[in-house]
Amino acid sequence: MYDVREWRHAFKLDPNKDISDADLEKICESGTSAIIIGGSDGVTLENVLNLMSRVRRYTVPCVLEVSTIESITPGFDLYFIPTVLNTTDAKWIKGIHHEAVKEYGVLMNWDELLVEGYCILNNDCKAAKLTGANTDLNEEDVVAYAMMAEHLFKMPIFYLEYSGKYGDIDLVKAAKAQLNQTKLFYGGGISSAAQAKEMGQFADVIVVGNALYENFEEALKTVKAVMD
Ligand SMILES: CC(C)=CCC/C(C)=C/CC/C(C)=C/CC/C(C)=C/CC/C(C)=C/CC/C(C)=C/CC/C(C)=C/COP(=O)(O)OP(=O)(O)O
Ligand SMILES: O=P(O)(O)OC[C@@H](O)CO
Ligand SMILES: [Mg+2]
Repeated sequence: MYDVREWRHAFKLDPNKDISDADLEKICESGTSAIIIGGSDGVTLENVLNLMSRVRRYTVPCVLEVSTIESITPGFDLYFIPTVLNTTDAKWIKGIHHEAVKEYGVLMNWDELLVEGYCILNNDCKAAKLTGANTDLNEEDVVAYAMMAEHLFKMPIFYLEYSGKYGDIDLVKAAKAQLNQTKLFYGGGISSAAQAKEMGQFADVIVVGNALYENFEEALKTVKAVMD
């Protein structure tokens, strides 16, 4: 299933963390819509290639969420390109993107790239610190970013990112109410089926990352919780 508009769930695997072959098999055969490979630090070409080749033993769609130019490699089904809406540092909005397109532009199949408009809401997560995101946002702010993603920039994905922390369901609901074409991804702190179900009421796609490394069996249960 390579159409993100039909997804409900994704596991995000961090190339900078270890996962056993046995656990990887369970993840890839879990019924999740896709595996996203990405992280905010320690991502190298070597650890991305290693994880990609292991996930490639299975038929599940495999996506690279690009966080460094050095780790870009052919071989993925899709490439997600984050751009941070709630930072004023142009580097993370379009700066590194310019460098990457200078390097790869002529080789690129643009149909494989999907832009993710990130709205980062957990002030303590690595991505917030790295990008200088302003996480002090109220509902009106978040709704405006959702509208910008859909109407101004026509982004395929609006990503509410609470990485490492379970978020505010009211903000997720409010963002979803603004979106029609743009798909709402929610990620952050989901570690049980009940939380997956709650966020999955409003998010089109829930993303589960850290729980795989912290409470594997509970993390696996998040798939069935959102698949009808
Ligand atoms: C033929 C060929 C090689 C084709 C490839 C074509 C291609 C993909 C070209 C690239 C085009 C392009 C425009 C690339 C952009 C490059 C880039 C590096 C942009 C910057 C991205 C960005 C804003 C990064 C900031 C950090 C961020 C928002 C990362 C997103 C992922 C994330 C938040 C992960 C969570 O991290 P984690 O480590 O899990 O954190 P916790 O500790 O909180 O858990
Ligand atoms: O790791 P967690 O907290 O599950 O968050 C998932 C994802 O949104 C991280 O980019
Ligand atoms: Mg993580």
